[in-house]
Amino acid sequence: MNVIEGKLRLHGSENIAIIASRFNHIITDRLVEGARDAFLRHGGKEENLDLILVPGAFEIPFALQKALASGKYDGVCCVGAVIRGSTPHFDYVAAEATKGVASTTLKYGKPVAFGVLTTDTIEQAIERAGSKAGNKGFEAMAGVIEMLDLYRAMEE
Ligand SMILES: Nc1c(NC[C@H](O)[C@H](O)[C@H](O)CO)[nH]c(=O)[nH]c1=O
Ligand SMILES: CC(=O)[C@@H](O)COP(=O)(O)O
Repeated sequence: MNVIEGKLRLHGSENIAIIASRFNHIITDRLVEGARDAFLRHGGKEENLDLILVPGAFEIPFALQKALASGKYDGVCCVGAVIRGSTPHFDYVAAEATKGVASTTLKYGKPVAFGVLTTDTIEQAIERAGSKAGNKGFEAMAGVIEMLDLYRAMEE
């Protein structure tokens, strides 16, 4: 059996964007730092990494659409933090961010990661932004890197 899979490695010339929402920026700043760290640790170059900021997670798919349509990026890492409040707003924001990122990704066929936290509490978000449950921004960027390598392997 031939197993085709990507490895966690960059060639160094890849252009990657992080799209981050500013809402709950105390959390999303940490996710951006994690994503940047993953990019640099795996061989990416600082000058090839762009940070695109949007107001909230709802706007992430719109910026993603623009970024991919520009043809400038080999992959995109989306990060955000949607934290449940006391109304149903959470469900709408989280659902639109998820659906929008998934459908836009399918349209362009480039590696995109969904590092958007959807948590019930701020504590759960803190745990996933560089404390006891790791850093989901780092993990999301690792996903972009692996998928980039997988696509290369599938094209060989
Ligand atoms: N409550 C959260 C939001 N809400 C804002 C929306 O994302 C959006 O910016 C607004 O409705 C204007 O279109 N965004 C988050 O990222 N996280 C939240 O917890
Ligand atoms: C996820 C949200 O949109 C949330 O912050 C909104 O809070 P609320 O439902 O209390 O207005």
